[in-house]
Amino acid sequence: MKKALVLDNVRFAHGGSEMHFDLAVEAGEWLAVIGPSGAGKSTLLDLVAGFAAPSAGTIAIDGRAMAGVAPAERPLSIVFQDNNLFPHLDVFHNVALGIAPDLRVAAADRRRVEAALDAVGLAGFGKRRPAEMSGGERQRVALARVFLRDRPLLLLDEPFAALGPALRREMLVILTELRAGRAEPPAIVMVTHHPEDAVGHADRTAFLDAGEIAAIGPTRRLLAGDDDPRVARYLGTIAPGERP
Ligand SMILES: Nc1ncnc2c1ncn2[C@@H]1O[C@H](COP(=O)(O)OP(=O)(O)OP(=O)(O)O)[C@@H](O)[C@H]1O
Repeated sequence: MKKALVLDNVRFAHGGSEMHFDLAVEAGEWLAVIGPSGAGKSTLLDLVAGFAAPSAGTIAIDGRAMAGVAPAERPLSIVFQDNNLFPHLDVFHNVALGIAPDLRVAAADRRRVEAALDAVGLAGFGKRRPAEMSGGERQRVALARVFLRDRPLLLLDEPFAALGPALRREMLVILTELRAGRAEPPAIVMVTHHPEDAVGHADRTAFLDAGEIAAIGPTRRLLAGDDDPRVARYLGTIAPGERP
């Protein structure tokens, strides 16, 4: 089976920080990425999305090498913490952009957009502008759009960070339901500052530290912190300076 994402010996330097990533994500797998501020989580996503180019190594998505492939041409979708929507377009057209970039929406596509809005609990919201919606509702619109696009890889960069715990859980459930409705669910790489978001959702979790993947494994095992004292320190189960 094709891997959704492979980073092979990828290197990148940001000012004084050297990054080095080796990673393989299976088709349909959900990977959470955690780690301290400045560890390189967003840089990892930038490299995969094509916003930054590695100085060495290769990145492949869905079996295709990505060197020289522009961000818009990569077979992936991204949801950020905010600014996912075009403020001048209504909700219907923000979602329709996922399948009709020129906003010419054929009747069959119209039904698909409406079904996607329904799937995220926003039936009837099509005529609203993003400014007339809550933060959680706006992120649901962003999810509806990426699921219409049907790409093999979905990058989530702290998409629910601005939401409270109950809303974050609700969004994770919506994401899980959207995946379950697809014959071939996309692989997900989800950067989060909330390790608890990974539990029950992410198959594996990667812990980034100082520009590399310091530990990776099944989510519950990784978050138990027993395998690596750096994970336990990050989670606060070992105090700084205390011996593991
Ligand atoms: N545009 C840039 N130019 C120079 N250095 C940068 C740039 N962006 C990030 N860095 C540096 O690269 C390192 C990794 O940053 P990155 O944003 O990837 O970390 P992060 O793990 O996503 O952090 P956070 O959790 O705070 O978002 C940091 O040391 C940061 O200062």
